[in-house]
Amino acid sequence: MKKKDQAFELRNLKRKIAGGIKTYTVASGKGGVGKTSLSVNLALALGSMGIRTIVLDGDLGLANVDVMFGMYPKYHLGHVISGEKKLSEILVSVQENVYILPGGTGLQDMADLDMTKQVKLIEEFSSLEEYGNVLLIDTGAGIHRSIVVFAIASDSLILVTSPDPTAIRDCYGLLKAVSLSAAASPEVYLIINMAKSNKEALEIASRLQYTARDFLDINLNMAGYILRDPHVEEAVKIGIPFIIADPNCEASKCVIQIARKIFNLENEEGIEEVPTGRGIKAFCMRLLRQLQLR
Ligand SMILES: Nc1ncnc2c1ncn2[C@@H]1O[C@H](COP(=O)(O)OP(=O)(O)OP(=O)(O)O)[C@@H](O)[C@H]1O
Repeated sequence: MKKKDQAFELRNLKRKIAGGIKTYTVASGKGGVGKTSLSVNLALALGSMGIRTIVLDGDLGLANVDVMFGMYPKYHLGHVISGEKKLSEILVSVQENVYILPGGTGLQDMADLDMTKQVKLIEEFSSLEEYGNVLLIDTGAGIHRSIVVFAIASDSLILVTSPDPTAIRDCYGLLKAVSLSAAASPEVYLIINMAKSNKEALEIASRLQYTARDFLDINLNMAGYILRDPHVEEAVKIGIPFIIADPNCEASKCVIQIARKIFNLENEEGIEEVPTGRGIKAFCMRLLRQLQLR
C-alpha cells in the first residue's frame, strides 16, 4: 500500500473511532439560486480531494441532481422505504469517491412506518457509512417544514443565496425558521452564488452575518462565493457538471475554494482530517423524530 493510501486508511480508522459520516443540508429559501449546482460540483471537488461524498437528492418534489449528470435512475429512496431495494442497490457511482442517492418521493412516508420498519430502515441507512465521509443533502426551494427538518437533523447547514434581494430575504427567513426549531445553535455556512464580484459577495455576507448575529444569535460562517459564470449554464445544457466540463472556469475555482474552506483544507498540502460528524444513525433518528412532530 502506498504511503498516501496508508495515511488515508489511518485517518478513516480514526474517524470510525471518533464518530461517523458528517451530514450537511444545502438549502436556500428562494429557488433557483444554485443549490443543486453547488451540491453536485462541491461533491465532485471533495471526491477529487479524497473525501468520499454522497449527494442525497432531498428535493421531494423535483429530482434535480440526476439531471445535472444527464442521467435518470430507475430506483430511489422510495423503493428502499417500501422494502423493494437495498440502499446499496440505488446508490449511483458518478466518479471515484462520489455517489448520488436519488431521493424521489417517499421521505415523508418514513414517519408513517411502524417502529420495526423504522429500525430496519435506520440499519439500511447505516450502510452509507461504508460509502461516504460526507453526506450532502440537496433540498428544494421554499421554507417548508421538510427543509427545516433536514436542516435540524443534519450536523451542519449550508445556506446558499444569490445577490437578488428576495433571495437574501428568503435565505434569512429560512435561517430564522431553523433557529426557532433547533434546540441548540446550529453550525451554519453561507455561500453567495452568482456574485458579480468578490466585493459584492463580501458585502452581502457581512450584512447577513450581522443580522443573524444580532437577531438570531447565530454565527454565520462565510464559506465563500461563486461568481456568475456562463460555463455553469453551458454545462447544464450538456448534462456534465461544470467542474468536470471546465475545471479551470471561474465557477470551478470558486467551488474548490469553498471545499477547502468548509473542510479546513485551506492549504494545498492535502487532507489533514476526514470530516467527522454524529453519524448516519443519529441523523436518521433525529430526522424521524422531527418528521413525527409534524
Ligand atoms: N454561478 C452561476 N453562474 C451562472 N449560472 C448559474 C450559477 N449557479 C447556478 N446557475 C444557474 O442557475 C440555474 C438554477 O440553478 P440550480 O438548479 O442549481 O438552482 P437550485 O437552487 O437548485 O434550484 P431549485 O430551487 O429549483 O432546486 C441553473 O440554470 C444554473 O445553471
